[in-house]
Amino acid sequence: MVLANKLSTWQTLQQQYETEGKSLVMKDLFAKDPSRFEKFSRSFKTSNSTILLDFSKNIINDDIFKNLIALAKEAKVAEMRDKMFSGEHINFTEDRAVLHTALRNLSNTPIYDNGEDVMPEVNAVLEQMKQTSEAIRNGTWKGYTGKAITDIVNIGIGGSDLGPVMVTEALKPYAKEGLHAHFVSNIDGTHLAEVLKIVNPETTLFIIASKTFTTQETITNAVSAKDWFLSFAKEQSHVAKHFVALSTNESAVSAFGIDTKNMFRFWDWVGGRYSLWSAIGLSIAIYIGFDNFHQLLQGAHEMDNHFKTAPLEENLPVIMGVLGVWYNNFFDAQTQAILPYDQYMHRFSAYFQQGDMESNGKYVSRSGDKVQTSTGPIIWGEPGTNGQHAFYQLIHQGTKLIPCDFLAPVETQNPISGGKHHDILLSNFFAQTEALMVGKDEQAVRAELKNDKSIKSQEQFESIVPHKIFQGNRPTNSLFFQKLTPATLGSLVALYEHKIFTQGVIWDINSFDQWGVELGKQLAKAILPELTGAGEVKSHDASTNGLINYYKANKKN
Ligand SMILES: O=P(O)(O)OC[C@H]1O[C@@](O)(CO)[C@@H](O)[C@@H]1O
Repeated sequence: MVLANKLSTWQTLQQQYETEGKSLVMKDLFAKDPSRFEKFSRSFKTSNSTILLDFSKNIINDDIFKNLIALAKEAKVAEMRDKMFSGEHINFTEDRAVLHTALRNLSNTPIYDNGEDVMPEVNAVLEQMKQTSEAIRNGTWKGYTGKAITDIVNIGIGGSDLGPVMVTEALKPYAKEGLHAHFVSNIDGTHLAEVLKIVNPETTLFIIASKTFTTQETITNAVSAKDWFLSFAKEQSHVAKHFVALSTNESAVSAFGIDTKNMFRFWDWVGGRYSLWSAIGLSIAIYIGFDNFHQLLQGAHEMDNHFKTAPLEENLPVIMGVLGVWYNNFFDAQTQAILPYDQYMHRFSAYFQQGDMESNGKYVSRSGDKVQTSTGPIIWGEPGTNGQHAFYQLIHQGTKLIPCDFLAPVETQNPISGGKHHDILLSNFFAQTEALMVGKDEQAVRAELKNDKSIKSQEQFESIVPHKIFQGNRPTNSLFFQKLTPATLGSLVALYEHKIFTQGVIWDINSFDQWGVELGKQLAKAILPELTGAGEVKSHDASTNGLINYYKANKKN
């Protein structure tokens, strides 16, 4: 355990940034080295597809790239990786292993936690998920009036929601006709109310997804959903046909009133934000079918094997991880944009807001000391081309450096109008990274403006020129995959998981606990009873008291 800035390679990189890194101009590097694309691209070949990572549009040269890889080596990324895969309790503040990779360990090699091979239980739950998803999809699972299930409602939040939402949206082309998936996460009654307006209690399965089965939003939503259901079904015995639970907490599930035979277990070594591969993925398996869910696992498993075995300089998660560190820590970039040029991936960035920021949004190192470097970036993004009409102005001409990941499929799932739409989409995918790298200099702007008839005077001409210059030299990665299939999505998600892991090791932080989410919950629990209690609240600071009392004075219901 060494603080990142104490690593000798870190100090080498700091010097390299000062002496050359911050002055590198990518378009000049391309001009000097015609093989730059080949040199700084890697292909990840799976059993049925390829993912191309083009990282040539980054502010690096051979020497900087070599030192970035050396940084991962000195930080012992490989050693910590091997500890993770082998079940060591690297999540030391919770004394837990980190074994989401075991959930997709299709090779079935034994993986031990506390001396016990976890694979038999993992496989048993997968079999239970297979049986249940097939029974729902083929209509043999009947509701209390004997009808098949037409709607599933996943009630969960954070990692018990974001993964199922992202994957069911991304893999919508693989969904079964006539089977609808809904997701309720927010405690805001609107979220549940809007779903209950459109589902039929006779044909709806509620999936209560909660690792702890204590999360206030989820349990409150689940109780309200059960009350709603029983207002139609009347008998408690019907609950078993319409409610299942995904959790590690058997006693809480049973206390809620769900039969434990309708419980799909997972374990404390599955982090919430890494749990879509577990029982939490039941809504995915029902929606796209278990075979496609298995393909998702397969894709992730192949990326795991790549991460485990590829030399660091060939290792896609390591490459993306160290590039992110280069900008986050040496260029002082505060955010990382994830821009999928695929509408089906519209929740991909949101998913990794939790995945990345809940993992690496830490300021205390593994040794307990405060870190002396910046850690996790702010993750954000929207699909292309929509983002181009929303925030690309800042990315192109703002004062902040925004490293961007661009992702796109070679093949669309919807080749409408003879593929014209996809060509236009991809022309933008290619153009944006080119524009961000090359920019547009004053000479080009002047040449262009010469032909602009709307300019009436030389003064007007001169006043516009500076505003139309693009500095360029803004770094991007391009991830180009054949088609957004379950396996490819699985590989992409695992790629980002391991990128996050790589960065957490370099920053010497524990990426797998999340103590930072607890204080807000604690204070909310203390405030809740004050909202209905009589009289003015005086137990907080003036602002919090003021807001609470304003609410109490003005609330209508
Ligand atoms: O699955 P559960 O236990 O209901 O937790 C939901 C989410 O709440 C957290 O904020 C932890 O409290 C996330 O880490 C987690 O994914």
